Amino acid sequence: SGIDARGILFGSVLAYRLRIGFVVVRKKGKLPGLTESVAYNLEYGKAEIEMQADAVAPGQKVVVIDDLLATGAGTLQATCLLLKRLQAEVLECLVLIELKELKGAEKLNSIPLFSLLQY
Ligand SMILES: O=P(O)(O)OC[C@H]1O[C@H](OP(=O)(O)OP(=O)(O)O)[C@H](O)[C@@H]1O
Ligand SMILES: Nc1ncnc2[nH]cnc12
Repeated sequence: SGIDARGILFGSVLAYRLRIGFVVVRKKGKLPGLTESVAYNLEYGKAEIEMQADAVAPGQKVVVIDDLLATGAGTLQATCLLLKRLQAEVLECLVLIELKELKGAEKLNSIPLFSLLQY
């Protein structure tokens, strides 16, 4: 699953290469039908992300991808909570860039994080 907005860009390419399914995690108010959402704090305010309730099947294994991990408290943690509510199994989080100083990886509650670049 890829996170709005830039996580969708990288996640869709990766899923296509791996020939696996892909679902989107979007900012609130952009998805039709029955949805589940989680509110979270950003560095610069509040936001809410949302998924369609039937996007993942119970027990389905999911890898979460985004462009950048900053606070982690944040976007990635809210996404993992959302996927858990939908009863998916979050295997790992991937980001292109990890801002080490903000210690975002520690907030993922033992979900492994892989980052291409640490800065
Ligand atoms: O680790 P965090 O503190 O949660 O911050 C990281 C998030 O912030 C940025 O997205 P933003 O919400 O600015 O939106 P965008 O992707 O639509 O630009 C970035 O793309 C991550 O998703
Ligand atoms: N600290 C940061 N630097 C760059 N992009 C960001 N997006 C969210 N937090 C950020």
